[in-house]
Amino acid sequence: MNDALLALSGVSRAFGGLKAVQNVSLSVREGSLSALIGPNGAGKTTMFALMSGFLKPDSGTVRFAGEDITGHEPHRNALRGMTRTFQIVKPFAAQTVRENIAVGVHLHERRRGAALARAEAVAAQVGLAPQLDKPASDLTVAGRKRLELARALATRPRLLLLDEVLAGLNPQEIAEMMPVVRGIADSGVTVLMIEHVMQAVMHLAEHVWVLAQGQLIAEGSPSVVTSDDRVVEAYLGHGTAARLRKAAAGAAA
Ligand SMILES: Nc1ncnc2c1ncn2[C@@H]1O[C@H](COP(=O)(O)OP(=O)(O)OP(=O)(O)O)[C@@H](O)[C@H]1O
Repeated sequence: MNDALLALSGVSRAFGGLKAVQNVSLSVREGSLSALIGPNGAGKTTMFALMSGFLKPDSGTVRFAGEDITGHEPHRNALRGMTRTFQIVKPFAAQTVRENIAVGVHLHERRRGAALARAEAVAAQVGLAPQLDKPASDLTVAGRKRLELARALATRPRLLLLDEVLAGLNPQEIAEMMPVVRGIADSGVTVLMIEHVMQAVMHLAEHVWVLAQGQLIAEGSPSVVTSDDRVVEAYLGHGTAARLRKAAAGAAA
């Protein structure tokens, strides 16, 4: 892909004997909204950690905005414009929503007053404006997910890595959150999301990478990858694609 904001080349990482990520290369186009999917344990979160600097690759390179950032610390990458969210959301429970978001703003803004003011704009972007002065501990699961998004957005990312921001939400909350993610991308932030909610992947992502057992097994538009036999088999087991085709042919006969 041209105009790559993030580019991985031959990236691998093992934990002892477990090859969590094997020789992965991919390019995330600036301005895109894309997804990384795969069965549980495929290596998706490890990939995010390798991209953002929480883990160092055993081999391969990571480039961001044209610079080789392999092995750079997460804080340094955040300053350059790459921020990730975490699956397990851990806000400062006793602090208000406004103060929690201001923590993210402080990456680039030292003045407390200015940070708190900027937090308000970010809260509005994710639909948290009415909750600004509540303690974070008062938020529902969906509210905490929005707060995690807001704290990441507050760092003014060029690239936002979203790790399952829809996990744990009910169908209505998912439907309400999807336009928030779309809105972030429309505001010019490049977004790469790890997501198990296929409805969201199908509706939001223009490009999808599929990881299974640490290896990239498919990539393309959502409709292309979900009709790929290797992807069906990674999720549902070896031989499934053929069985499904046979069943469909039987049903049509
Ligand atoms: N710090 C670690 N030490 C040892 N093994 C790890 C570590 N982190 C991840 N793993 C292992 O690496 C593999 C990939 O894990 P990872 O969390 O990246 O998968 P995932 O695709 O994000 O899974 P899920 O969808 O369930 O979150 C798994 O087998 C996991 O147990």
